[in-house]
Amino acid sequence: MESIDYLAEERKKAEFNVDEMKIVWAGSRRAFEVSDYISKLVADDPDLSFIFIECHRGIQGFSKEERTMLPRKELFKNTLRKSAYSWKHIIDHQLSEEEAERLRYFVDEPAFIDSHLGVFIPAIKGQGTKEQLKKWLPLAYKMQIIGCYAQTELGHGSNVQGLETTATFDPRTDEFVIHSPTLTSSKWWPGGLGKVSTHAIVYARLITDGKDHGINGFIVQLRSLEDHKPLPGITVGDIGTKFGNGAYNTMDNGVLRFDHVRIPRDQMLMRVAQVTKDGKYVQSDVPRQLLYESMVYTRQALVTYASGALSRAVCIATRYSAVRRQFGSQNGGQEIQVIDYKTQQSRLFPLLASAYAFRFVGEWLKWFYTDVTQRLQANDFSTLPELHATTAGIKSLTTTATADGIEECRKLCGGHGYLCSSGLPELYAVYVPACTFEGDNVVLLLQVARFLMKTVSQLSSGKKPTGTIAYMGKIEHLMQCRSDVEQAKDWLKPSAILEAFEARATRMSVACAQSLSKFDNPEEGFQELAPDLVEAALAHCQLIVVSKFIEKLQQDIPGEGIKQQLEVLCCIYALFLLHKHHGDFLVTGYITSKQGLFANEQLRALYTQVRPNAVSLADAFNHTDHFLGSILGRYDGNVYPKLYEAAWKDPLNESDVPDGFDEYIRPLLKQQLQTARL
Ligand SMILES: CCCCC/C=C/C(=O)SCCNC(=O)CCNC(=O)[C@H](O)C(C)(C)COP(=O)(O)OP(=O)(O)OC[C@H]1O[C@@H](n2cnc3c(N)ncnc32)[C@H](O)[C@@H]1OP(=O)(O)O
Ligand SMILES: Cc1cc2nc3c(=O)[nH]c(=O)nc-3n(C[C@H](O)[C@H](O)[C@H](O)COP(=O)(O)OP(=O)(O)OC[C@H]3O[C@@H](n4cnc5c(N)ncnc54)[C@H](O)[C@@H]3O)c2cc1C
Repeated sequence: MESIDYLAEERKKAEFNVDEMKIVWAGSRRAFEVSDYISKLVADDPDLSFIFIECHRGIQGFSKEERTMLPRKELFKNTLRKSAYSWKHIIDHQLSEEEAERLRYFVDEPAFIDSHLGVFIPAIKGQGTKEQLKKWLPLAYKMQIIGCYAQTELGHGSNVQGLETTATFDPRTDEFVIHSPTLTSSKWWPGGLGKVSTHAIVYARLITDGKDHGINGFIVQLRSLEDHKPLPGITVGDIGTKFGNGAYNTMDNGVLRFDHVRIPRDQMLMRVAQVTKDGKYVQSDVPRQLLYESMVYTRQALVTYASGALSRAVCIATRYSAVRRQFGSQNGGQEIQVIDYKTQQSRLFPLLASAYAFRFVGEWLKWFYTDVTQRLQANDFSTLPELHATTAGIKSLTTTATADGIEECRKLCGGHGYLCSSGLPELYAVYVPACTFEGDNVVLLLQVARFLMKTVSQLSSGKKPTGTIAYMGKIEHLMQCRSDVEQAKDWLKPSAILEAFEARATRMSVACAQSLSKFDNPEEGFQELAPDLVEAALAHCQLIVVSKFIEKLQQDIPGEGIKQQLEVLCCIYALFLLHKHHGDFLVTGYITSKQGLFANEQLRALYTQVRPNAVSLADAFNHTDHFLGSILGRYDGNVYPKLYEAAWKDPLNESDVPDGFDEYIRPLLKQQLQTARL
């Protein structure tokens, strides 16, 4: 009972309107209402919130917290059930696209339906011609076909140009022959491929008349629409159990091989290039990079998902840190809440601030993506390189920080964070592949670095940088300016923060460009300097996140105390980065050690300011207990009785004497008894 009081007391301390903050977090009142309604709908419907398993006792229901105890085969079947049930709900209730996306999100189990709606359909949209969209999208939208995105192979993932699968045009039959020439050309990883998809977008080398035209996408049917058996020439299956219990194992990531499988010519996605009936290869007037467009789409979406995942971990760790007490009891009084330890604050509050920062940069990135795609429709491709660099970089930054942040939250919860019932181990296991899929995070930062080096090299030719790289236009100033911070509170000025991040990013990029210029072979130089280039790319991406947070604060944000809280969080985010990367700011000569110490002093003061609001700032994420799936993060803070209760549900506790006792323990004990008698 006591723990319930702890959180109630915490909530009384809030200096802002939590309901208004929920709207800021969701992005709009409408987005909040949709999320709020759908999350409760999922939590309250046992068919969506529970896992039902057939066992010797009949059908048994398991809560989300118990998911990690269940065998994969049963979990997978249950995911199929949930997906079918969700789809029926979407159709029966005529849910909008936004509501349908929210429904899948709150069901919170990776499933084939995510690949179908999140990657397969966008790939057709991005790379298909009008006729192809007309033919395939209605089938996909009605789920009359189920698709996946089959790009990665056993031998190549990052190096897309190195893929080996071939699509050879046969003009005699007007068909492509899809073939896997080697073991390493087996498609490997696509989600939804292993057991469910009927179709795939397959990336293969396009060959006409003996000439290799590089990679292109093809729509290939894999399984019979009658009995779901693989079609002739196709070998397909699941690649095996993945990291963690439960977690990503509800997804059937698959392996796929082709043995001279024939598909009609019009199943080549032909927006970027076409092959005519007589086998002529024709390149459209759109850039070839549009072949990669669906990756750009998914990368931008992953940024908002990062803020969602981080906010869950932070919500659990914040609530639990307010409930948990250790040391400091005076005269038999209560011990100290661990959230009051400065070390706990200095680890937790930057993550709280990061969740908000990633939310806002995700919002902006969605806008930027939409803006660029509209320009692409009008054949304006000028902003595509910036979109590619930005989505790649921000995806990399936010997913790495989120994966690390979830693990930090686990540690912030001490021993209990290691229990599956805390929700954190599974959240980590399910989240961490985001650092790899849709582009390995280091590979993506190297793409950002290429964009930066190109920008720097073009500065001397008078090309004016725009958008996220516009700051480089002030290169002369940024290369020689010095921070004018004279006391800790000067670091609260957005202009002081912004100039620090701009100067650091510019100087790191310029230093890399100067080092690169010393190499006769630029590619060799790029490989040699890759670690420095990755750091320069990260500095650029951090600047974007900081500047988008500052821009958000320049908007009209109504609601009691909202802006003040966001200002505190923005400064925490920026000054925490400044503290963490202190070396960069010092080495590039923008700040002195003393100014670095001022930043740290200010950071400590900001932690004190955010402390009374911490639980309410976590409440503003509006996560239901079902979605959190965590005993430590329960809204009511009733942690200990529920942890105690949950322990008894573990399969090991089904009997007092464990299976195996007679074979392995009794003989040991007997042996000891005999020894004792001797
Ligand atoms: C719901 C969520 C479920 C998630 C499920 C997961 C799905 C997946 O994981 S799908 C598979 C994802 N795979 C990847 O992300 C692979 C990563 N690799 C790549 O993206 C590329 O191979 C590369 C970018 C790392 C390299 O491309 P490549 O063509 O070999 O090389 P260059 O570096 O020479 O680039 C040429 C040129 O193209 C520009 N560019 C590269 N990518 C894009 C893009 N997506 N959009 C626009 N432009 C792009 C690049 O900047 C170069 O430009 P220039 O310097 O101007 O020539
Ligand atoms: C859960 C999950 C789901 C996935 N879903 C799909 C899907 O639906 N469809 C699909 O097609 N694929 C999918 N993938 C595959 C995924 O996109 C690739 O695994 C990813 O792109 C990384 O490629 P890789 O595995 O080849 O890594 P590698 O490139 O082999 O990376 C291995 C290491 O090498 C480093 N490295 C590689 N190249 C360079 C370089 N140029 N410079 C410096 N370092 C380098 C990397 O940083 C990394 O440390 C999925 C993967 C996972 C884990």
